Amino acid sequence: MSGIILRTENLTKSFGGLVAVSNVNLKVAQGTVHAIIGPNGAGKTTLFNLITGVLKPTSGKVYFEDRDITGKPPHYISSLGLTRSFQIYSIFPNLTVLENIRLAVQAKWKNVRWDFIHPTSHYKDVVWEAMRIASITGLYGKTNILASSLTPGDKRKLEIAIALAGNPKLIALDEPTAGVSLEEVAPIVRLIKKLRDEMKKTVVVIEHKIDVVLEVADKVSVMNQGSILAEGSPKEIVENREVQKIYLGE
Ligand SMILES: Nc1ncnc2c1ncn2[C@@H]1O[C@H](COP(=O)(O)OP(=O)(O)OP(=O)(O)O)[C@@H](O)[C@H]1O
Repeated sequence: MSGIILRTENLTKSFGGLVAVSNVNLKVAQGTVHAIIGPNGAGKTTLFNLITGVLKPTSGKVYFEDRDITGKPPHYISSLGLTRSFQIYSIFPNLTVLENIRLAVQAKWKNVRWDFIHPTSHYKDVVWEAMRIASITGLYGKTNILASSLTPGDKRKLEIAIALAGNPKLIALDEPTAGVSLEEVAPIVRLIKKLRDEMKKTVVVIEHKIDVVLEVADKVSVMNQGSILAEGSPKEIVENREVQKIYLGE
């Protein structure tokens, strides 16, 4: 049994009178893919925002590797090894795939100074690392393509590549297959498995496509109206009557 890398304790976020996340106690085991599912407005994105420091909770705690990260800013949380892929917004459309990944690597390598005295060797290391990440994410043959020209599936891979730049321990993916054509879903599923199986990352993923969840997740937490309604293996979740009710009605 793996250790717990991320956990929340009675995590709550209210927006005025609306409780978007209510007393959530989430436990994510190291080296697993943990899916968060639930109907629209269930609180999944708000939960992600609380975990990654984009929002401060109204009450409750977030622990990453037993360190209290509650209310800490995103750059600090990211520096500890918990990174989120920001949909599309993290991509510069008018730069190539390689330039996008290179900028992400450069931003993470704090010791790299971009001066005019030592540019060449540092530049080579950063480019080398960017090529390595492009290769891992299946973008090796597309490094010179402008990000704006990528297919939706490859854009998602580029988001994951950018998130990988700092060599995080845990990657939070918000709907990595959203807007992706059917043929492009399988390569993304393979990439998520590769992150876990080969790169030993922990992945927390918000995902609407239940077949993707069944294929990739070790554990599933189902949210409804701000709370966790059920947790278990994908098989347990699809067989759960309560879960069936919120998805299919009575
Ligand atoms: N900044 C905000 N201000 C006010 N209400 C908000 C804010 N962000 C989210 N909400 C509300 O909180 C609730 C949970 O929203 P959230 O986006 O977390 O749900 P979700 O499960 O991610 O939904 P979806 O699957 O549609 O993305 C919703 O009722 C939403 O309208």
